[in-house]
Amino acid sequence: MNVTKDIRYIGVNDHEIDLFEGMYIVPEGMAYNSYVIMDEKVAVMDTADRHFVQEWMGNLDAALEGRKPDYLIVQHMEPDHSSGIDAFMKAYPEAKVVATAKAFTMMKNFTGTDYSARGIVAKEGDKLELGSHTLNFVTAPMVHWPEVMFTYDSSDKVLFSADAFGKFGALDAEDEEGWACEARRYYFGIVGKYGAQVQAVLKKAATLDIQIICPLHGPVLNENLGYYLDLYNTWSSYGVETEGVAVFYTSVYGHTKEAAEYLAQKLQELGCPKVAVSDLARDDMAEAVEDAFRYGKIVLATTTYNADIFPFMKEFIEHLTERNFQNRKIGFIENGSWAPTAAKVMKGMLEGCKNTAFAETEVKILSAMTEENKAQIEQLAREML
Ligand SMILES: Cc1cc2nc3c(=O)[nH]c(=O)nc-3n(C[C@H](O)[C@H](O)[C@H](O)COP(=O)(O)O)c2cc1C
Repeated sequence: MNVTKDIRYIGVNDHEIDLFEGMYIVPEGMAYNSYVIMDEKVAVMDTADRHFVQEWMGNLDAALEGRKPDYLIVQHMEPDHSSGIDAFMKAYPEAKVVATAKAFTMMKNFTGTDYSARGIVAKEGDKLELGSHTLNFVTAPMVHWPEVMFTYDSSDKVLFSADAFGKFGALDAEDEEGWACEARRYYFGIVGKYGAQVQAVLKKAATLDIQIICPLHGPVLNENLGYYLDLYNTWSSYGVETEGVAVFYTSVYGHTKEAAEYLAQKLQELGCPKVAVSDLARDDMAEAVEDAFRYGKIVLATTTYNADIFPFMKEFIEHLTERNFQNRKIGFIENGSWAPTAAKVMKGMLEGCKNTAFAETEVKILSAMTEENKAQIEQLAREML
């Protein structure tokens, strides 16, 4: 696939992977993107995952049409992108590797080889001339690893954005939900903790004339870029993307579930624009985390469990606070059959979240929902609108 006249796609699709980054289910697989820029000098952008190095080298060889690459630009050292470095450096002994200083240290740690003798250390603002293409290096520390850099080709106005603007899903997979769904789950799962660092690199990107974004996962973005940039700005500033309420519950015997569903029904009856409900024990945790950051208001409904809270709710709240959850309104429904304490525990876990309000109405269920609880839930629904 040609990205532009001189930039060719040489990445690979992975349909064998079960858990991406060891924790995310990826029913549509993953793409490990790589690109080659054919100019007087030839530059290759990143490599691929270790299971696909041979395929990737084959794609590279075909794209080179007999030419030899001069540079391997390593923007990100995570093994799903850097496992082809050794093979590349062996196959092309004349080539040099370009990366940040931190990347060279990681390269030696991962490969056991010190490539600095064949290396060019890239710093913020450095340029690399290929002929008609000028590559400008933009550091992007902690998006989402410390060594990361973006590369801006000012000739074709292409931003190679490392893991930013990536998404789950192989490039040959159908994507009925559209880009945002699996890009949001990917962003809040993998990049979400580093909103401030994403904001910093978005500010730098705002000074560039970008016509195409080439990420390391997911499709090349070559139209309506404002849509993607706006979403990244909302996500990285912990803004509200969708008006509505997301309800998250855990329930062993169904009583807390019944209360959560009653709340959802009341919210809908009151005209709430969107209501999302997640069973934290059965639904994909990364989807639930995505929804918590997507909506401006959330309600947490859980059982007291051995004088603490149900494990899936505890894990969920830890996922939120670890990713700097903030700027939200939160309601609580607790259940307990002898000494309910869930609301207190949940509030204690969330009290450090910036600019976050707790709903006045708190629902306490003693095993099963009563008429009084229903009235409290209706009150909570009105408060959450
Ligand atoms: C294994 C287990 C431990 C529980 N621990 C407590 C507890 O420490 N304190 C309490 O008040 N209720 C406790 N409960 C009761 C639940 O909080 C809740 O009232 C009950 O499971 C009914 O809600 P559900 O139908 O949504 O599961 C426990 C329930 C289970 C199954």
